[in-house]
Amino acid sequence: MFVLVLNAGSSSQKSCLYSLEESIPDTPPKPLWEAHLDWTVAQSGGVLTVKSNDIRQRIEVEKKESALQILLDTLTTGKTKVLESFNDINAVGHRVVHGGAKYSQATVIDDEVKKAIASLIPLAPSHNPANLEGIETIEKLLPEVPQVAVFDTAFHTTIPQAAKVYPLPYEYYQKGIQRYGFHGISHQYCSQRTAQILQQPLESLKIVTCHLGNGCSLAAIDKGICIDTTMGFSPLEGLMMGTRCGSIDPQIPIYLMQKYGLNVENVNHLLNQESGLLGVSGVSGDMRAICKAMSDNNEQAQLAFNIYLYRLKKAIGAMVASLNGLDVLVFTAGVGENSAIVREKTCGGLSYLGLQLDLDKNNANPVDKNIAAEDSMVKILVIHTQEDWAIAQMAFNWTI
Ligand SMILES: Nc1ncnc2c1ncn2[C@@H]1O[C@H](COP(=O)(O)OP(=O)(O)O)[C@@H](O)[C@H]1O
Ligand SMILES: CC(=O)OP(=O)(O)O
Ligand SMILES: [Mg+2]
Repeated sequence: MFVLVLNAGSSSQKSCLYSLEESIPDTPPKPLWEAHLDWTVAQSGGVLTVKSNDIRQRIEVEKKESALQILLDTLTTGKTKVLESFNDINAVGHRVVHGGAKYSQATVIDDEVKKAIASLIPLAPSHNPANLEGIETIEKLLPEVPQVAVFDTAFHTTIPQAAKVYPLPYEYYQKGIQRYGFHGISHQYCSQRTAQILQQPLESLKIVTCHLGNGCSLAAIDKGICIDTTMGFSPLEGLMMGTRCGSIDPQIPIYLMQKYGLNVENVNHLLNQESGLLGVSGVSGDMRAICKAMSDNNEQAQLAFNIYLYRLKKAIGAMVASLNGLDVLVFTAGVGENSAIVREKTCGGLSYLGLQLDLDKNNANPVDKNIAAEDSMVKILVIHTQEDWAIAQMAFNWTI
């Protein structure tokens, strides 16, 4: 059976096709086909990279409107073809970033679910519209095939009230203003994979997962249950990110409007797209470019890096306080998986926790490995997050 996964973000569309037998394998299988559409790498338009049949194809895409169809066509045509027809697909899973308070589990998509995703667009304006577009495109193409929404918020619905409710007048909590948390598919996958790699029961572990990609968040996971996370009502709270500021004094946006005449749209753009690593460095929101600029003695890039790490270290401390202890620290996503220097600096500032990195292991491009020193009291893992595989499993479960 074939399961298609669409993982739409603000500036990219990742997609995979898995071929599955009767039961789900213990470790993630290699997808049959993978496509990645990126709108940030080209001067104009987007770049689609497709991998299948041991080949890699690059296609320039001009218009966003036709992009998803071009991406899907590579499944059934050309050198990357792996299916005779779209009708061979048995189920489709979608990453949906914001599911609100209602969805604590993956669910089959119907009109009510689509309405809920649309109604949450103001809470995740860079993500939910793209998720909805993916769902509607597939609906036209494969009206009979079950589509499953897997929510980034679902894993966090166990967070206790003291961590969930903001200190605003209570009526706003009743109206839905609360901590939702995001990247839940990745945090959950990484916690389960941790138990697998260490061959220890998940129920015996206190874990902090650091999802450091374009968006960044931490989760505090006790016995497999999420008890706290750094993102909140929207994916803007918490850590400093590529272009998002993370937590700042809430008076600042008010002051920006009063003093500089910015309107709501301007402030929204400033905090979500012009801040973070990009805003401080003036160079880029991409950690690779920041590190390159630092090696060229760019002081603003160095400052951006220092703020990123300082805030990351403090936030890990807060998650450890929530957990009242720590057994495993996990690094994942683009920065967490690939940047040895970010891992080294983070761990260096946490030695009081009994956490000690093995520098050689850290520098050896670890994937799904423990990189802590032998005598470290806390394990340190690098895990390749496989959100797509987690989504595929949940979509598969709806077909049996
Ligand atoms: N070798 C690397 N060193 C440092 N950062 C990296 C490296 N490779 C990728 N990244 C970072 O990972 C980020 C993307 O992470 P990813 O998890 O793919 O993001 P998302 O899914 O949020 O789009 C990039 O912006 C880049 O900063
Ligand atoms: C929720 C979120 O921030 O997602 P991403 O990191 O993919 O932008
Ligand atoms: Mg991501």
